[in-house]
Amino acid sequence: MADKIKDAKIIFVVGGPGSGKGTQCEKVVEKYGYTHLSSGDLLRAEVASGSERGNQLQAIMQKGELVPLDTVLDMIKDAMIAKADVSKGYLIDGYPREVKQGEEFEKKIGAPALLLYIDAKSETMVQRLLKRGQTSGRADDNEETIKKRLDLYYKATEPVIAFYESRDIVRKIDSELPVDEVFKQVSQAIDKLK
Ligand SMILES: Nc1nc2c(ncn2[C@@H]2O[C@H](COP(=O)(O)OP(=O)(O)OP(=O)(O)O)[C@@H](O)[C@H]2O)c(=O)[nH]1
Ligand SMILES: O=c1ccn([C@@H]2O[C@H](COP(=O)(O)OP(=O)(O)O)[C@@H](O)[C@H]2O)c(=O)[nH]1
Ligand SMILES: [Mg+2]
Repeated sequence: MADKIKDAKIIFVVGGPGSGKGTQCEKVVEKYGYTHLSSGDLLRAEVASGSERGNQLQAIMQKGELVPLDTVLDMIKDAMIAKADVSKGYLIDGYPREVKQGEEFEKKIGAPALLLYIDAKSETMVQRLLKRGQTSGRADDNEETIKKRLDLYYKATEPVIAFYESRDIVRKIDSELPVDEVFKQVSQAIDKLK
């Protein structure tokens, strides 16, 4: 099954909570026609379905903790396979969250061609999330959970960037700038892929 997606270009989009991953991915979809898969969105869809598994996920996410690795990986893999015939490439948004997730992804699916590291200061991320929280309806966009998500990001996710830096596929994007300026950097990184 995974054969279908073996040759597709894979881009990991990694950055702290509220760094702007989703915002930039939307723009990449528009310009390049990539398939956007946000691990967080896939999990929220499962929660919204009201399934038993969704209820368990909801509890974990509300605490700002990580759901078990296999659960997320299976969801991403299924979503990739579903799009395999039409996809020009995949943006895997908000994944890997820890080095082990990256290793498992490569074993089961394939290697990324690029890692976009969406970088913003922690104060910036907190401000953006509090603002988004006024309208997002996301159970985790509150002060307490934001703090936990940030802590976990620095502890578990930042090492992912170092892990891939040794392969020279990391492109650091300054996400403090206005959205369109950020997207220029993202475009340059993707254009170099071809
Ligand atoms: N000023 C500014 N605001 C941005 C930028 N990118 C995103 N935002 C805002 O910041 C908030 C978070 O952006 P998202 O794209 O949802 O961030 P994310 O990294 O996907 O966050 P999570 O879904 O929590 O992982 C949104 O309300 C955006 O409007 C940017 O480049 N500049
Ligand atoms: O691979 C993943 C992706 C997301 N999450 C959970 O989903 C939440 C929201 O993730 P998302 O990427 O949407 O937002 P972020 O935390 O980056 O702001 C996280 O806090 C985690 O609880 C997870 O456990 N594993
Ligand atoms: Mg997002």
